[in-house]
Amino acid sequence: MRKGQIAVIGAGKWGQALHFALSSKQECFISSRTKRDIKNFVDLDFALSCEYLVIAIPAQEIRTWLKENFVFKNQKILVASKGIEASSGEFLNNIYADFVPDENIGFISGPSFAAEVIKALPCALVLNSKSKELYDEFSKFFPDFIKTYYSKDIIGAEIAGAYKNVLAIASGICEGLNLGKNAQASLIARGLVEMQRFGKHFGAKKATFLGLSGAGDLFLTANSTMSRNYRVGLGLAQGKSLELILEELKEVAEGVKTATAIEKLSNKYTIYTPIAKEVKLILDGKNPKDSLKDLIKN
Ligand SMILES: NC(=O)C1=CN([C@@H]2O[C@H](COP(=O)(O)OP(=O)(O)OC[C@H]3O[C@@H](n4cnc5c(N)ncnc54)[C@H](OP(=O)(O)O)[C@@H]3O)[C@@H](O)[C@H]2O)C=CC1
Ligand SMILES: O=C(CO)COP(=O)(O)O
Repeated sequence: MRKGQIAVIGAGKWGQALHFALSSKQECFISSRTKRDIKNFVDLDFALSCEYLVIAIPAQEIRTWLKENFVFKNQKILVASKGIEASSGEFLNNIYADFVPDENIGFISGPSFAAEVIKALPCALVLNSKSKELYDEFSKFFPDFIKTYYSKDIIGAEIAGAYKNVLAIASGICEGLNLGKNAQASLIARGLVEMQRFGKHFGAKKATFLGLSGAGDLFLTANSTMSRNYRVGLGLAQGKSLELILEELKEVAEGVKTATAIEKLSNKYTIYTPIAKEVKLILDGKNPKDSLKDLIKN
């Protein structure tokens, strides 16, 4: 074990931004599936032997990645992904629970476009963990331009971070159809209520949805073309196929798969999730204008 050392795993947009941020106060390593010419890039074995790990790979890949690569050696982990596994409807904290004990894991949430973090622009993040000690240890690594908050509401943060991606797709559709700012604000506000209702079913706290992890990240993502999920919505409204949109995007848009997970879970537990359901139908080919009519009618 490399005591006191920290590594980011996954050198996509968010992994690289976190690596930049976490290199501000100490040496930080980074590893990824594809080798890159980045300072302190190390192989996976080296990264996995660090005491502190920040894992930034897409939600849908995590179960397989853990099974194939991860051996628990008392590492402390921060999960940076935002999504729900589509194949099972399983939350990431449950998937990780098979590999890492509660006191060794935390989840990052809050409004944080990688493109701004990598320019050292200020932001505030929540580190969600059952363990305050884990929060204290990780928060020391964060640079002065990032303010960190502590929360124990892991499920709330996880649902908020995943759900807002689906709502960002809806908001992009709204913009793409030129429905106006009234419609967009209504959609975002009802979306916030919807994700809170969904979260409540799984024991999430209302306050989480009103703070950085919920409203904060939703307002950011559902209002900006910097969001990949928002751009997926724009593309759908322009009549592009999902395949073409994702091909052009070249990065992950977690809302696409998370829409399937939310549909699965809301059907299973009879939770009223009208916006997420319409997003899922549009992703499957429904005309967005028909979705609008159905949302207003029902
Ligand atoms: N970008 C952002 O602003 C933010 C993103 N997030 C979340 O962080 C997560 C990652 O996003 P982001 O970095 O932007 O996405 P990117 O699409 O930029 O990068 C994803 C990276 O994940 C790695 N990866 C993909 N599949 C696998 C796999 N099967 N095994 C191992 N590694 C894999 C790839 O590494 P390689 O290239 O080496 O193959 C890839 O670079 C997502 O859940 C996203 O929602 C959260 C907050 C902000
Ligand atoms: O989660 C994010 C910012 O907080 C990034 O959103 P996108 O994945 O839609 O770009």
